[in-house]
Amino acid sequence: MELLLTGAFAPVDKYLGSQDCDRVIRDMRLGSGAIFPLPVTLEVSADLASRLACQDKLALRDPEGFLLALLTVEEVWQPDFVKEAELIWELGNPEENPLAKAYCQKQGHYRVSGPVQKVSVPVHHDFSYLRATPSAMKAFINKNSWERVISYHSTYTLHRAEYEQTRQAAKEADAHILLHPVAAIAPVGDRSHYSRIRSYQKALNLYPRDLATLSLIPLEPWGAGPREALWHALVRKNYGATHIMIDKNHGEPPFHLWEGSPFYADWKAFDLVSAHQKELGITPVKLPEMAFSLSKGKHLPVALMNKTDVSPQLTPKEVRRRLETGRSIPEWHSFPEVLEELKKAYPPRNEQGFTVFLTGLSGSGKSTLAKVLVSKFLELGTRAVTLLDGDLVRKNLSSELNFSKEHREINVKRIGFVASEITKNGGIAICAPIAPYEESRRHNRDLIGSLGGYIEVYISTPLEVCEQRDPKGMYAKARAGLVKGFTGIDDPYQAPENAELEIDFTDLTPEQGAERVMLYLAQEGYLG
Ligand SMILES: Nc1ncnc2c1ncn2[C@@H]1O[C@H](COP(=O)(O)OS(=O)(=O)O)[C@@H](OP(=O)(O)O)[C@H]1O
Ligand SMILES: Nc1ncnc2c1ncn2[C@@H]1O[C@H](COP(=O)(O)OP(=O)(O)O)[C@@H](O)[C@H]1O
Repeated sequence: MELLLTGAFAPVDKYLGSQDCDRVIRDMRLGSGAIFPLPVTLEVSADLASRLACQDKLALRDPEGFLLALLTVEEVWQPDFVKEAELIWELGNPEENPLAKAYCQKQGHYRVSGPVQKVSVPVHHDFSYLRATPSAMKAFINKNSWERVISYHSTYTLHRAEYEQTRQAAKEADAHILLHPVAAIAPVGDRSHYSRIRSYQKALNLYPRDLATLSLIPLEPWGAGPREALWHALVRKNYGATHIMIDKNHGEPPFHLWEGSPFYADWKAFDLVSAHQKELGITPVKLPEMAFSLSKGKHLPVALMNKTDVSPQLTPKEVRRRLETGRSIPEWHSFPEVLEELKKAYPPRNEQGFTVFLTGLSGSGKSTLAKVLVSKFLELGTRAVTLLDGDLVRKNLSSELNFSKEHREINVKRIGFVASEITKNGGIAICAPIAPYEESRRHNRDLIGSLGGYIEVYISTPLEVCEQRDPKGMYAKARAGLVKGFTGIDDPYQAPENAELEIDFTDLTPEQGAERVMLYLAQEGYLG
């Protein structure tokens, strides 16, 4: 909607109706015949669709309820998303492509078309000063008397190879550069988004003075290859660019969604844009494939290099892995200024937060071990430490919950949520619930593991030992039938199968157990 309201999708100025949509999807043209490769649509639920009539006004709001625009309903219809996906992505089975798959999952939804009356353009709180609208960008270009402007579309970070590529392409076009990376709606608190944009700001300073400018574009990826490249070109023309850099596999799904081989032939995207460049009013320029030449000590077009001389490229995932594990990144790959920013989002393990998640039967020794660990971590003094003990949580966070499976799962996921926030912010969370079910433990692992370290420790002290210790007499009560559904007695405990550590406290002191945890953390690099 933002792109629609600001004119980035011109000549489209409304949510498209069924006839326009069909033609866009089949021929990459609007009903008027103007070139336009991807549909601009608004999807609604079947329930809302059933309540809409022609000429109704539909309020379009942001998630907080702030009114952004009013849509005058012209048409409501149910499209066949799967059929559309086959045509858009040109794949026998669109489910292969993660973005096409997501599109197919809209099956059952309806579409509403019609003109949109702007009330207020959506506000971005992140880098708002870097988000020029098409008219603002055109005014900037005009003011600076830039005659030719080549835009650079990217969903990644700008490292040395990309820097060299953009310089080369700009030289070929004899143009100034508009670095126009994609910055759509980032999840709240997503540090990697902020780091990536700051790294672009740093990279901008590395270009010769007044050669380049930086602006962000809230364009979601489609992974639709050549068709998407055409769309990128058309949109960039609306921002005032005269040229656009097209890479060998332009429009492929981003790395974090797809790591398989490309869906479309090399340079097919360039050929399609090139075939329509007159009509589009923007010229494509091939982004030359460049790599670092080990013998020459600089980046060169791959086409001019001997294969053995080409240094291997690092994928975004590999860069992240190296940063997080404190491994070096070759100087030829990136700029220190750029890496410095990325490190803030992907700090090495000794600077990351982590969660030690203890799980085991009641009386297995979790709380005792947790307390020893708290002391050890505080003694190190490197991070803030939070203890989320079973008892404490039950009293302060989950007092309304009982011990049914459903409530235990809620309890354990709540602990996981709090631990994830602590981990995200660089602290240490020590959790010590029974956590008897694999499902909620896996949930916590996925949630926390994406934000920092997650170390699950299975306290496997056998039931007989726990029952013998029985400090609160709970096992005795459970055996006597006074407490129902007690874990290990008449309620299940699913032993973890992929815990990082297993500790049986039958013949081990709490200090020895803690030392095992500390050894593991040290070996994995969390303690520096
Ligand atoms: N039915 C039943 N089953 C298991 N445990 C019970 C039950 N009723 C009460 N208690 C006492 O509650 C403590 C365990 O709570 P948790 O929050 O860790 O359990 S869970 O993870 O939600 O399953 C645990 O206390 P600690 O042993 O001190 O941890 C139990 O003694
Ligand atoms: N390593 C150990 N050796 C002997 N007894 C222990 C050990 N760890 C804990 N205990 C005792 O076992 C009982 C249960 O320990 P606790 O840490 O409260 O278990 P949990 O938190 O898993 O319910 C307590 O009485 C505690 O003193």
